Order: sequence, then structure tokens, then C-alpha cells
Amino acid sequence: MKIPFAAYWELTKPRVVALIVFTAIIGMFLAIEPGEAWPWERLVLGAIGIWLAAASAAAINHLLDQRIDTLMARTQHRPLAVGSLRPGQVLAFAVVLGAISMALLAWRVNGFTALLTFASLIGYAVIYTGYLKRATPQNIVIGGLAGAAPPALGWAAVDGFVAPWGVDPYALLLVLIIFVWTPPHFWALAIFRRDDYAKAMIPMLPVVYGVTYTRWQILFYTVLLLVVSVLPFVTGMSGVFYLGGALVLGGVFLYYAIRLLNPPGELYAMQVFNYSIIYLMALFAFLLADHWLLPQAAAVAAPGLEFVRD
Ligand code: HEM
Ligand SMILES: CC(C)=CCC/C(C)=C/CC/C(C)=C/COP(=O)(O)OP(=O)(O)O
Repeated sequence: MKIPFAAYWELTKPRVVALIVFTAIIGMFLAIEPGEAWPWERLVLGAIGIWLAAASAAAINHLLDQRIDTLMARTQHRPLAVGSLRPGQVLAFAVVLGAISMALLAWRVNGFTALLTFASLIGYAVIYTGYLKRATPQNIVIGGLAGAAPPALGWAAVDGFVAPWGVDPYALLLVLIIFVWTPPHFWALAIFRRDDYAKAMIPMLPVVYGVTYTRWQILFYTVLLLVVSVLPFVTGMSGVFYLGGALVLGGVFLYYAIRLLNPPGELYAMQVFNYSIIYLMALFAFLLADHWLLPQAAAVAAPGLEFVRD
């Protein structure tokens, strides 16, 4: 029997999940103070566990969306739509990945991380995909919480449960950033793909309220994102290096969002979408560099001096 590895790999939405795991790993490293020993086992198994859970959620999304994926041009080549996998195989794959993830997180990382990760999996795979997506144009705003959770999952993998919030409030700040980033990320793509969504009767914002309204919503969330992205500096979590990065990246995002109000062409919305991905990747890289690399570099440049953040 030939196993269709490529089809199984596609079920895991590898590129989306790669960025999700990247944000989780950054959450982990922000939870560790420079100079502290690295909790290797929790870092590695935590990242693998979160990756497997997100991949499992993505596979369940394929299963529940089989009908609409077949109708939309963007998704009609997916494994279930073309018949390279059967629904039973997809379900079995998702259950196996989910079970391995939960076992790893619960036994080798900590129960709290397993619980939070399971809640994110259910949030995306069941609540968003199975219900919200078909129910309301605010689907991705509410459902975005599951996709925004990974930095908190990573943070919890290092720290475990910390009273009174469960996770460090700084971790919640990272969740807030991704939560506010999700609407401009997705609605830019949804503007370009609105006919697909209309055909599949999915009530995405541009389908229900039109493109102009969606463009203004994108601008609103982009301004909010710029404000929220400054909070790590304002609260003392990050330094001026991060602030500079956040302002430049946010300024460019704002430029894109303003230009989208009167775009030069149909494809411009996809440029905004592509930039949203670069933005998030770079913003989190700045958070990490500011927290980890700068103090390390300072220690090398001036041994014996403490790196002081004011
Ligand atoms: C409810 C929340 C979200 C929605 C509705 C959403 C929607 C989408 C859609 C429809 C695509 C196109 C996928 C494709 O064509 O296969 C996409 C791509 C992508 N998304 Fe999101 N997304 C969400 C959250 C996130 C999060 C939290 C991340 C990472 C932290 C993320 C990272 C990406 C990346 C990296 C891509 C590009 C994938 C590629 O190039 O194949 N998304 N997103
Ligand atoms: C456990 C954990 C961390 C879970 C993370 C959840 C996860 C994989 C979020 C990804 C978000 C995403 C790709 C949404 C698009 O779904 P869609 O159905 O709107 O897009 P599609 O039409 O491309 O399938």
C-alpha cells in the first residue's frame, strides 16, 4: 500500500502552522530570563506538542470543510476535495496527532499547557470551523482567539500555571497582538476571494457588508494593532529596539491599509495579506531579539556589566 505522504502533510497546513509554532517558541523564550538555564525538554517537547495540536486542528478543519473546500477555487485542490484521502483517514490522522500532542504535553511538559492547547484545538477545529465560520461575519474575530493563543501556550510550557491569571500578563499581551492582527490578515484575503466565499455561502465580512466596509474595518484594526504593538514597550516588557521595529513595521502596515481604501488594482488586497504575514513574523523576531540577543550581545561587549532595561 502506498501512503500519500504529501496529502497528509498538506492536511497539516504546514506554512500557517509553522508561523503559529514560531510565535509559540518566542513565547517560550520570552518566559526565560537571559542567564537562566534553558528547560530543554519542555522547550522541545512543548514545541512539538503545540505543532501536533495545531496540525490536528488543521486536519479536522479539512474534514469539516470538505463540502465548501470543493466549491472554492482556492481550496478545490485539497486532499479531500480531489479524493486523494478519504474522510476516515483524515479523522484517524487528526485523532492520532491530537492524542500524541496531548500525551506529550500532559506528561512531559505540564497539564496546564495541555489544557490550554486542547482548548485552542477545540476553539479552531470545532467552534470556529464547525460553527462560527458559517454563522457570523465576526467569525474570524472571535475564532481568532484560538490562533492567537500559541504565545501563551509556549509561555505556559516554560512556567506552568502561575496565579492569579494562569499565564503571565505579558503572554496575554502577545495573544492580544495576534488577536488584533487576525482581522486585517484574513479580511485582506477575503476581499480578494469574496466570490469564492459567496459561492460557498460563507458569511465573510466582504460578502455580507461589502468590500468598502471591509477596507475600513481593516484600517480600524490596523490602527488598533499599531497601538497594541507598542504595549510591550509601554509596560516594560521590551525595550527601544523592539519599539523601533514595531513602529516601522506598523507604519508600513498602516500605509498598506490606507492605500487599500483606494487600491491600485484587484491584486493589491493580496499584497496586504502577504505583508500581514511578514509583519507578524518580523514583529515576533523583534520581540525575541530585544529580549534575548541584545542582552547577550551587551554581555559579550562589556563583560561584568549588567544589562539594565529602563
Ligand atoms: C481565525 C484566524 C485566521 C484565519 C481565518 C486565517 C485565514 C487564512 C487563510 C484563508 C489563509 C490562506 C490559506 C491558503 O490559501 O491555504 C491563510 C494563510 C496564512 N495564515 Fe492565516 N488565518 C488565521 C490565523 C492565522 C494565524 C494565527 C497565523 C500565524 C500566527 C496565520 C498564518 C498564516 C500564514 C503564514 C499563511 C500563509 C500560508 C501559505 O503561504 O500557504 N494565520 N490564513
Ligand atoms: C492548537 C492550536 C494552537 C490551534 C491553532 C489553530 C490553527 C491551526 C489556526 C490556523 C488559523 C487558520 C489557518 C484559519 C483559516 O481557516 P479557514 O478554514 O478559514 O481557512 P481555509 O479556507 O484555508 O481552510
